[in-house]
Amino acid sequence: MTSAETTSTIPTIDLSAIVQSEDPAVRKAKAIEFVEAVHVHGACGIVGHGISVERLREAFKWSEKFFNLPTDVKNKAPHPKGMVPHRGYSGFNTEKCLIYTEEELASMSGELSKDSGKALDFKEHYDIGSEEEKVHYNLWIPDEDLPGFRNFMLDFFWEFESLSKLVLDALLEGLEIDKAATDYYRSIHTGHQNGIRPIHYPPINESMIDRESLTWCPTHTDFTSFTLLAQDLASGLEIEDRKNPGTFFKATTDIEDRLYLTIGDHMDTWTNGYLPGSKHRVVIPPPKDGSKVTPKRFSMPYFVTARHDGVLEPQHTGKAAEMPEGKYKKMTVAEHIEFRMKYQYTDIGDEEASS
Ligand SMILES: O=C(O)CCC(=O)C(=O)O
Ligand SMILES: [Fe+2]
Repeated sequence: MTSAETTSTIPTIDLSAIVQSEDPAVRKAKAIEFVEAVHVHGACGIVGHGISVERLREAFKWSEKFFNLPTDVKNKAPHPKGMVPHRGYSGFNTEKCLIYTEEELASMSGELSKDSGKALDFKEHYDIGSEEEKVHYNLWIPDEDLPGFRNFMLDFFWEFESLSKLVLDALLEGLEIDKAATDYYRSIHTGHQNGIRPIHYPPINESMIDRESLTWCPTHTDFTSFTLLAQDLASGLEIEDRKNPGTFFKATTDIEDRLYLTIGDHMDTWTNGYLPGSKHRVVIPPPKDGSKVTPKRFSMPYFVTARHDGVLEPQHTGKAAEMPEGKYKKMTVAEHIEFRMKYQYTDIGDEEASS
């Protein structure tokens, strides 16, 4: 394992007690430790999660095979235009991960310059979800173009779904919010609204990079309950230090199977800010070893999202009671996603959001 960075100040939680232990007291103690860690920065590393290094490597091999296909093959499953859910292939220069409106951008901490709102992310990605979700229907390239890809990715999606359920249960247990509300929040996470997104950030000739405007992904929060992120050994992901806004921890790759959990807007709202939305970004690392080009990178976020009719009502029991009242508005998941999508994608026509 190689990595330019050696340490991370974001805590890493070992979830093996949650994955393996039958002892409720052991599980509860770990759930509380987990919630307290995530409370600080809205994010943490996780190990002991049950997804093996071999499996992660296999997933990145499939991802690389997919992105190595000719563009016209990848474009056989294009991400639909308009405000539809994320599915299919998005080529270079289609998405900008910006946050909300210009006004909100201006108030953001971080590296965003006035112009970076106009920059598009230099990456390509492919969004996949549950085959049973009728609104978020999957868009596949023909199987003969990459035999085995579809089956692998679907199995991998459900493997991550099982992990996401364990993570959600642990967070809910540690939050100690009242039972009716907890049961409701759990019930709106069916798994079918989740999505996995293999991403490829290509190498770029350093001389072509205008570091003011070209990004791999500027500072943003995810519009999810939370995201579990797998990455290859190339660095770039950075997570905001909430104690020093505007400064970032490197999400290091020195532990190959460490995933990063980042809290998204929905859980931020529902916990009344106790589990705060994580601001994160992906910076383009400098070329290594005298090379003129930056290293390529692959990552794979697994986005955990609730049903679109789910109501995000800020809670005031358990840990959420420790937070001040009045910061968050009650809204449905669909309302929030619609709001975010308006600013996320280029080429949005007049189509209505379909969720
Ligand atoms: O590629 C990464 O490491 C992060 C990507 C990300 O934050 C996102 O897609 O929301
Ligand atoms: Fe993100």
